[in-house]
This record gives sequence, C-alpha cells and structure tokens, in this order.
Amino acid sequence: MKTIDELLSEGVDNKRVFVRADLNCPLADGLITDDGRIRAVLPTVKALADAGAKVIVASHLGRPKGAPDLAFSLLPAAERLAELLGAPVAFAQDTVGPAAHDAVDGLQPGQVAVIENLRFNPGETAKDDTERGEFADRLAALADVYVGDGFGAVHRKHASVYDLPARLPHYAGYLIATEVGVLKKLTEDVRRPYVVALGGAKVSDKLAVIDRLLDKADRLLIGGGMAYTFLKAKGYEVGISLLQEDQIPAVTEYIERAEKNGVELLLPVDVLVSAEFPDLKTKAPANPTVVAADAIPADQEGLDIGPETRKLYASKLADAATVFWNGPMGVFEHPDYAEGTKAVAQALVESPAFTVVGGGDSAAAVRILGFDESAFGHISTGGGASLEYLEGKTLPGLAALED
Ligand SMILES: Nc1ncnc2c1ncn2[C@@H]1O[C@H](COP(=O)(O)OP(=O)(O)O)[C@@H](O)[C@H]1O
Ligand SMILES: O=C(OP(=O)(O)O)[C@H](O)COP(=O)(O)O
Repeated sequence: MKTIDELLSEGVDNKRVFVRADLNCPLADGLITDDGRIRAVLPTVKALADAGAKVIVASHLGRPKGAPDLAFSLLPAAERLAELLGAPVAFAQDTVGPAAHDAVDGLQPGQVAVIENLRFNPGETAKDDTERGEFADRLAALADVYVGDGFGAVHRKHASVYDLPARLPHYAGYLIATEVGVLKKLTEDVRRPYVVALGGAKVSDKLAVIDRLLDKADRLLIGGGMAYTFLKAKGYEVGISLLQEDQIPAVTEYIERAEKNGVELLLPVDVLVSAEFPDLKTKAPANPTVVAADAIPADQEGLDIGPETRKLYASKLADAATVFWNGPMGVFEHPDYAEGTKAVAQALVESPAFTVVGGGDSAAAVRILGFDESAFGHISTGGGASLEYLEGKTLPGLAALED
C-alpha cells in the first residue's frame, strides 16, 4: 500500500487530491454531537494542503436513499472542518455536478473543498458494477490523485471507496495507516483472555461477524440492539425490541457452537424496557422498567442492559488481557439508557487489558459520556470496518489501495 508520505515526496503542488474521508458523525437537530471523525482526518487534509494540493474532501453521512435529503447534508461537517483547520472550506451542493466542478475549479493550491454527501447519488452504493463505475468515472473527473482515509467505510464496496481508486493514482492516508497498524496487532498477536463486547443498532451487519469471532475470541458479551435476536433464539419474548428475524437460525447455531468450542457467550440477564422509544431531543424522563431477560412484556422494547448485566459484564471484562468493544449497550443518547454503555466503558478504563473501542457511535459515546480517550488503548473510527478486519476479511477499501 503506497502511503501519503510517498505521495508527498513525489509532490502534490497544484494537484487536485480527492480525499475519501468518513465524516459520518452523529448529529442531533442538524448539529454535530461528536466531531471525532473530522478530527481524525485532519492530519491528512492538513499535510496535503500544506504541500500545496487542492484538496477535495468527500464522504457519506447516514443512509440517505440515493437522492438529495437535506437532513443528511455534509454542510455541518464542512463547517466544522473549516473551524478545525482554521481556514475557509468551500462547500459544493452536489457531488459530481456543476457545483462540485465550480468548487474544485475555484480552489487555489493549499485550499480545501467538501462535496455533498456521496450517498445522494444512487451510483455510490449500487450493487451493479457498471452503475457504480459510472459514478466513479464522474468522481474521477474531479481529481488527479486519490487518497483513501475513510477507515470507517473501508468495508463497503462503494464507488468512492472501491471503484474510484482504480481510476486514479491512489495512496492510503494517515488515519487508515494508523488504524490498520493497531488492528493488525490484534489479528497477529492477541493476548488472552480476548474478550469482544458487541452492541449497537446495525444488527444485521454485526450478527454476521460473530460467525468468525467465535473462532477467535475467548468470550463474547452481547448487548445493544443485537441482544434481542439472541434472546428470541433462546425462545424468549422480546416484545417490540430490535429483532433480525431472518438471522435467528444463524444465531441459534452460534449459541450451540460457542458451547461446543468453549467460547463464553454472554447475553443480558436483565434489561431496561419501555413501551416507547425515548425522546432524544428533549431527553424527557423515560421511566424505564427493569425486567429479567426472559420477561420482556409483549408491548415493550429493550433499550439498555439492566443492572445485573452491568455487574456481570464488568466482571467478565475485569480479567481480560485484550478487549475489543463495538456498539453501545443501549440507547446511550438518552440518560436513562446510558448506564449499560457507561458500565462497559468504565470496566475498560479500569482494566489493565489492551483495549480497543471501535465505531462511530461507540467512540462518540465514550467521549460524550465524559471518559478520557487516553484511558483506552485505541479508539477506532470504524465499527463494522474494524470488526470485519478482525474477522480476517478482505476489505474492499483496503484492497483497492493495495494494487
Ligand atoms: N437496544 C437498543 N435498541 C435500539 N437502538 C439501540 C439499542 N442499543 C443501542 N442502540 C443504538 O445503537 C446506535 C449505535 O449503533 P451502531 O451504529 O451499530 O454503533 P457504532 O457506530 O459504534 O458501530 C446508537 O445510536 C444507540 O442508540
Ligand atoms: O458509521 C459507520 O460505521 P460504524 O457504525 O460501523 O462505525 C461508517 O460511516 C459506515 O457507515 P454505514 O454502516 O452506513 O455504511
């Protein structure tokens, strides 16, 4: 993989450099609640700008449906990038249209532009190679060189991640180089017991990852939205909790295989439930009830792990030598459902283990809940990306930078 240092030594003065970043930051009411992913790409953007490149920063934000949707505009991220750089950043209101070309044409060496959310164009995420390729061709017309630095998206076979680097000279940015350097160690030389804690809301993606993790980890702690597919697979009522019905057979097999292989697979023993999803805007008291994991009322949903599970998981983290954690244990954005996530974060802080936290929301949770980032071994900007890397999968966005 050629790195940005090689690019800088070759010289970028006056070159248009396309930086594929992951600026997919959590937002509330159009405001960024955690800018960690923007800060993470600053070294790359600064180095390129300082060397006289015309820097085009591109990213997805959220999951819009292949058409412009202002709720997912990258404008707030562009504004924050400008603040963090201490320099103006041009913003184009489209991705490959006249606005993007005007913004790029208007750049002087050392200046930066952000183009609008790549997922406003259906070509970005298209399954069809030709459709993705056509969008990649249009993106390629904006730039002379490609720098991949959106680690959080390298597991996606998307146009800007996979097809675009094949069309331009390509290099890995500083963030990708750092992330891969740390995660590589976890695949080569992992100190045991190796405990993996999983939660969050991207249940379908993450359940699939457990298949391989069962061969690698000594202990798996399951929380967040994915816990309910496990509880359902055990035959429990899960009410209106998040559920991935089609993966129940796979999850049943995971439970059996964990037992056979001697992997400790821990599920919540109690959960916080409510008939309503909390109001994340007003943060009005949600008054959840604590119930045993096998006693979730049919009209309620599980929104955090309960107090017994918090204690259990903390004890199962205490003697770990390596911990990887992805996915909040509950809807941590509301104070009534933040205790599970806090308890896991606290257990990691107190543990002498090498600890890695991965994921946009998990990393944000750690910071928003007031933990000191330096108390963790590594905070990765990618959740799904780091999980798939640890699984040993070939990640499209890394493979594309390799050849
Ligand atoms: N029981 C639950 N039900 C619904 N959503 C949940 C639950 N537990 C956690 N979440 C949500 O999961 C989201 C984060 O999930 P995800 O994107 O998978 O994590 P990451 O970005 O760290 O990979 C948070 O917004 C949180 O509110
Ligand atoms: O937030 C992200 O991933 P993560 O939640 O697994 O950390 C990335 O920006 C990828 O987004 P996607 O899962 O919508 O493709």
